[in-house]
Amino acid sequence: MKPRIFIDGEHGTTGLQIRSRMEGRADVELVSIPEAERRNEAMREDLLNSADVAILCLPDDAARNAVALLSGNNRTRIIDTSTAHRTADGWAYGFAELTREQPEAIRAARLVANPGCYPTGAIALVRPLRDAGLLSADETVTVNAVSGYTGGGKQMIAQMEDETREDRITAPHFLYGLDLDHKHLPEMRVYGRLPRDPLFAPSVGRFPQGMIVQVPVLLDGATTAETLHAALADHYAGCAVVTVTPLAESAALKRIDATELAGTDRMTLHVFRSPDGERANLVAVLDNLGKGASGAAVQNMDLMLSA
Ligand SMILES: NC(=O)C1=CN([C@@H]2O[C@H](COP(=O)(O)OP(=O)(O)OC[C@H]3O[C@@H](n4cnc5c(N)ncnc54)[C@H](OP(=O)(O)O)[C@@H]3O)[C@@H](O)[C@H]2O)C=CC1
Ligand SMILES: CC(=O)N[C@@H](CCC(=O)OP(=O)(O)O)C(=O)O
Repeated sequence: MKPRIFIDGEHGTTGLQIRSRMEGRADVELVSIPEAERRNEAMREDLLNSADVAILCLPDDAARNAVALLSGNNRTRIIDTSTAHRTADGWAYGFAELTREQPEAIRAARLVANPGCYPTGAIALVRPLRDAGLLSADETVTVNAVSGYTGGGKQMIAQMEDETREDRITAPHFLYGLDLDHKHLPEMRVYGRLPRDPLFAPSVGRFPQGMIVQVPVLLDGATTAETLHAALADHYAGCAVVTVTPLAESAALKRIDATELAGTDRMTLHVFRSPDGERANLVAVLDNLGKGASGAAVQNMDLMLSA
């Protein structure tokens, strides 16, 4: 029998992108709720409980509620794309490239929390360096980022695209999270193995999909751009999803386009250095809806079904 998959929130931004990745797949049975019934709790409860894998594409509170609707059912496996369970006990973090052991942890898990889009870039850059002892625990980590506006879901898409709305956003690029207390801090700290929350400055650009995450670092004598690059290249060697750009290739770039991986499920990493070798900038480029959300959810589902 084919595994039965239900996407709760399938008519939202992340859900629709997961659906489109699953269409045409003969190895899974995708069960669906009519759009008009998307908030019908009784129907959702039935579908959730009859699924082999439920993929939650809901706001945090609704995701917690969906998990409650599955209480007493320890058969349905869950992938939650929301922030609700990312650092919760009993949930595997769905970033398969985190460590060599993480794919097996996801494969064996019943409960998988899909990472946030910004943490995907930040953790991809920072964690291998922490594990290699190249980023000191004393170092304050700064994360600067820009996301496509679909990262804000249906609400932000409407604000950016519908000029008739009272709450429309007209800016070509804006900063937010100005209180330095973004919901992604806990997962960056925990899975980045950071001693404290990073200084995180997110922003949104007037493009639907794409993302750049930057972590600028000061170098000392022992740590150079070459050693940072070598650690990243070693960690991601042979990886199909994450590519580490050769140092010389990055050095030859004049600019990076935040949309260059839009529509893909891949992520590219760069290490840039200052001419005096005292500073480096670690950069991740991805699609907020690809490796940053829906692509990662499908990658996790495939791992879970490969058990
Ligand atoms: N967009 C992105 O790039 C990323 C999103 N995520 C996370 O994915 C999750 C979904 O986000 P996104 O797809 O962007 O959001 P959207 O707002 O685009 O979609 C959410 C969907 O959930 C439905 N919904 C809301 N509340 C309920 C409820 N109580 N019961 C049933 N359905 C409900 C909405 O229906 P209705 O239309 O009626 O409101 C909508 O269809 C969020 O937790 C988000 O943080 C994670 C990584 C990246
Ligand atoms: C542009 C924008 O608004 N982005 C969202 C994060 C998107 C994402 O990763 O959401 P989850 O962490 O909920 O999964 C935000 O900053 O809240």
